[in-house]
Amino acid sequence: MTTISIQGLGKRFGTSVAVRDVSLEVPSGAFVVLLGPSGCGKTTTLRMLAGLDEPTSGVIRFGDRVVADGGSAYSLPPEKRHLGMVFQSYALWPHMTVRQNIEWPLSVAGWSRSERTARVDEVLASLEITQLADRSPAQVSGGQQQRVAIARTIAPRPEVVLFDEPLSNLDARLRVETRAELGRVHRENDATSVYVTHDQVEALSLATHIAVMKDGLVEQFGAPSELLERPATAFVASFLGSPPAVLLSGHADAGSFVHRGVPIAAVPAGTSPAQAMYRPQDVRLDPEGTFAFEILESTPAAGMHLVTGYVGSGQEERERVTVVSDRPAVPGDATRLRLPDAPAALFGQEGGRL
Ligand SMILES: Nc1ncnc2c1ncn2[C@@H]1O[C@H](COP(=O)(O)OP(=O)(O)OP(=O)(O)O)[C@@H](O)[C@H]1O
Repeated sequence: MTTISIQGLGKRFGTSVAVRDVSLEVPSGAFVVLLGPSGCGKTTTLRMLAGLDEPTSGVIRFGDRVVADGGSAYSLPPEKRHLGMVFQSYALWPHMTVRQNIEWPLSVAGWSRSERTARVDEVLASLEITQLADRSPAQVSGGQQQRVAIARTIAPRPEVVLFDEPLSNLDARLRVETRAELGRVHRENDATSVYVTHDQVEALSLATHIAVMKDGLVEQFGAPSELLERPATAFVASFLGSPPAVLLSGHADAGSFVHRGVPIAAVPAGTSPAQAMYRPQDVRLDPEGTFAFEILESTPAAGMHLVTGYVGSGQEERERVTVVSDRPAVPGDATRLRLPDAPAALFGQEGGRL
């Protein structure tokens, strides 16, 4: 176990900036998920942690050991970082059995035969693949191959484990199963873990901490519940949660925040909000409500209905939002939205919470 400290990390490829300025302090034993849309710099950040890419600026430390420093163009090679990686593709050795695949990194690290056997038995049992030990990778399923890859990664007890979308090649059922396994394996092994995904369900179910990234920057870093309850930016509010928060745009006028000509919130002194946030369960479908709402889709979920539609009507610029309703709605129908008295948050012109 070790802490990971990332300070002012940046990476340019020629003139294009993949990672702009990332700083994170990861506690020992944490499971950090880097979450964000395609192209936001997640994989590049992970590759710099792994030592597969060299930063152009900033410093990475594992514990008090500097493993990369963009300023002096220093980058410790991956094999000297005491880390393990799990990729999308399993990359098992086809000519070795499952047991031999898992044992291989232990042999390379100079473990004795008896230590190797004991540890391989332990991780086989931990990942519930003991019965596959003598098969070749070609004789086990995709989900099982990924378990073997995870077993092989954790066998040498790395201080840091890095995951790059490890579940994305699995079908829906296996994803859920393997996700649960990963959570359990992390709790048993306690390696400080960094996991890249754009799937918020994976992030919310596995993470002790989530870093939401956008355009090479971290928008917010914290516990999943903190991000859900108190998003720091409009982007985090729009990206996390199922459904995500309802965001309505508007402007300040005479002390009120005005949406479609209607004052809907008091504006804090000296601020200039651009968006108001409401929790999807606090916004009601109500024919007597304030704003026109055209229903696009109604999906049952856990005894409730997620109703998506456009706020606004006719020639107005419309905003798409999803609310939680206790009744289903009919796509194509027009109704109205009733907002609670006050929004859960207001965000400024740059997207920051006010
Ligand atoms: N080797 C490279 N050469 C040039 N540009 C690159 C290289 N690797 C990444 N980039 C660019 O850097 C940006 C960040 O890429 P990165 O792969 O880190 O994003 P990501 O968040 O992991 O995206 P995805 O979820 O699609 O994998 C993208 O615009 C990408 O095109």
